[in-house]
Amino acid sequence: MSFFFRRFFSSATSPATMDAAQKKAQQLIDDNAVMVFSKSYCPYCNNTKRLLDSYNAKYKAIELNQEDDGDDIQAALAKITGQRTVPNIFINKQHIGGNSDLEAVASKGKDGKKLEELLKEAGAL
Ligand SMILES: N[C@@H](CCC(=O)N[C@@H](CS)C(=O)NCC(=O)O)C(=O)O
Repeated sequence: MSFFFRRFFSSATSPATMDAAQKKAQQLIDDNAVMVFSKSYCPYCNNTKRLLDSYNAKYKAIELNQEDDGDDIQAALAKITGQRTVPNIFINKQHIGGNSDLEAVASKGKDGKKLEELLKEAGAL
């Protein structure tokens, strides 16, 4: 029984760790015209990067599977956006969603604006 409690509590993320991850995620979103939370092996993430590259957009991507606090950042993003999957994309601090959402913006626009316009407004072009 004590083994169970030790294991359960040692693997739980502390509120301080969660707070730090949330601050880090928010800082990345605030500091970058386009922010992509990614995983290096994720095909949807690769599609997102390819799509942004096709616009010659400047973006910052971090590969959560290669970061020590990647799981905590992913959990923080789930808290901030309600989305647990990657890619998790932000343009001009606005949450876009995942790759399918970015593709939808590329084909239909968002709030009457084309993706190119959103990228220009963000300073990514
Ligand atoms: N419909 C989503 C699919 C994204 C997706 O399924 N991503 C996988 C990785 S390829 C994921 O986040 N799995 C859960 C995880 O890695 O924690 C999109 O277009 O972005």
